[in-house]
Amino acid sequence: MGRLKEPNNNIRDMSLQRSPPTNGKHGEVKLVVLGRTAVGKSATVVRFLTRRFIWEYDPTLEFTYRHQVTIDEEPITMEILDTAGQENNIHREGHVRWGDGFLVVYSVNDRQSFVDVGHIKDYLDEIKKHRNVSMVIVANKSDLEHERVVSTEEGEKLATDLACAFFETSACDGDEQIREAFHELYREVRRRKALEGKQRRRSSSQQVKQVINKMLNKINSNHRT
Ligand SMILES: Nc1nc2c(ncn2[C@@H]2O[C@H](COP(=O)(O)OP(=O)(O)OP(=O)(O)O)[C@@H](O)[C@H]2O)c(=O)[nH]1
Repeated sequence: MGRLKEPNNNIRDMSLQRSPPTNGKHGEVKLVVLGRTAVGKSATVVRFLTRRFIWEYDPTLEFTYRHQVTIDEEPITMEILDTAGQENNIHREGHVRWGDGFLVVYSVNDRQSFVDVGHIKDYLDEIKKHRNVSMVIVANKSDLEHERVVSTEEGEKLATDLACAFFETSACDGDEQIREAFHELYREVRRRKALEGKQRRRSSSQQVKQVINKMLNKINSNHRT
């Protein structure tokens, strides 16, 4: 996230912890917030963490926050990387490799930011080698109805095409949809990891069966000779 400019630099009062990214443990999830510059990534993260809206940010910096939260009665530690949205930053390989899930933000008054969502998804697929990328789409600045150039229906259709959840939000007006977007992203990561765990167990039990079959075949052929 952009660092809060003076005199609004009160973020420490809200018991947030900025921290270097870690490698992730059980009960921890690493989420990355991506999107074109000025779509409201920092405002969205700050709204989620503090339930407050703060107008001014330094747009060039990035931060990781650690946040304790209970989702579906499960205590979770979220690490949230708020990226800076300059052109080349949405294509930062390190961010993508680090993250378990991606909250991709566009702004309803910026069509190019909407177009970028598809490019970001392609990039995530490329880096994650098409292994079910966990992603949600957030259409921000819904309070700016008079400036809207991307309809809700277009956003919903894109989310259907990309097989991910869709939330229309205003970091300025409220936190319910933003909270739901982060929670749903966590659930999506949890579902994907459970699925991958099952596939791994299935393939390792298949390998054991193959080894046993080979041994039995060898024993049988030794008996015959
Ligand atoms: N009206 C309105 N303004 C918003 C909303 N969210 C963010 N903004 C404003 O949009 C501008 C950009 O917000 P940021 O949160 O800094 O955007 P960002 O995506 O983090 O920007 P970069 O760090 O440059 O990538 C700021 O002036 C915010 O006050 C919103 O929901 N509604």
